[in-house]
Amino acid sequence: QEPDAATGEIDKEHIVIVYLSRTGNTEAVADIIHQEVGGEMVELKLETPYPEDYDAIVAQVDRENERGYLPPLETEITNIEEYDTLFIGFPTWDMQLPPPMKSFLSEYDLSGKTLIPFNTNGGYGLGSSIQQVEELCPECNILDAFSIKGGLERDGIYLAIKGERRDQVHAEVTDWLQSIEIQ
Ligand SMILES: Cc1cc2nc3c(=O)[nH]c(=O)nc-3n(C[C@H](O)[C@H](O)[C@H](O)COP(=O)(O)O)c2cc1C
Repeated sequence: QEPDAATGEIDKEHIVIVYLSRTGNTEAVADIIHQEVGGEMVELKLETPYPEDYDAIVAQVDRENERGYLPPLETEITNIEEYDTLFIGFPTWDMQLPPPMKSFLSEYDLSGKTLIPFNTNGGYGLGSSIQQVEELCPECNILDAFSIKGGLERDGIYLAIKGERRDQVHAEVTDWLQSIEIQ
């Protein structure tokens, strides 16, 4: 969507924040964005949830990525045409975009819309996730991503974006929103 000519702002009524989160870190960032910009919040859920066991989910995601398998989503957005700005939030999994976010971007025609990626990871960054977003939506206007360290389930660190750390992340989100001219 073009910024409003008069105010230079993106129309906040047409924002949706679509996110995937297993241990709550990406959800915490989604909540912060929502506090700042409003819009609808939509959590991506699978028809068949991933296993709770960490080693089991790692093995499954690895297999899905190798085969290009797109797990069916339980989440449905019936009014996607009403949104022109989509924040898309995901953890880094297998140094990639998680399969459910690949499913989401494949399922909907988002051509011409503005996509704003945000991410949490275990300390190894975004990997190839942004390139994959670009490949899955070549006709999207993709803004600079926000990426920050969240938990590291492998080492037993689940929700890390809480308390003081959450305040710190909130300040970083605010700076980022200003840098991409959302606020
Ligand atoms: C299946 C799986 C694979 C992961 N792979 C990576 C990875 O490749 N690199 C990384 O930095 N963190 C990896 N992580 C850690 C998560 O990105 C990190 O804990 C993130 O903050 C989790 O977000 P969430 O709390 O919203 O689920 C992985 C976590 C899971 C469950």
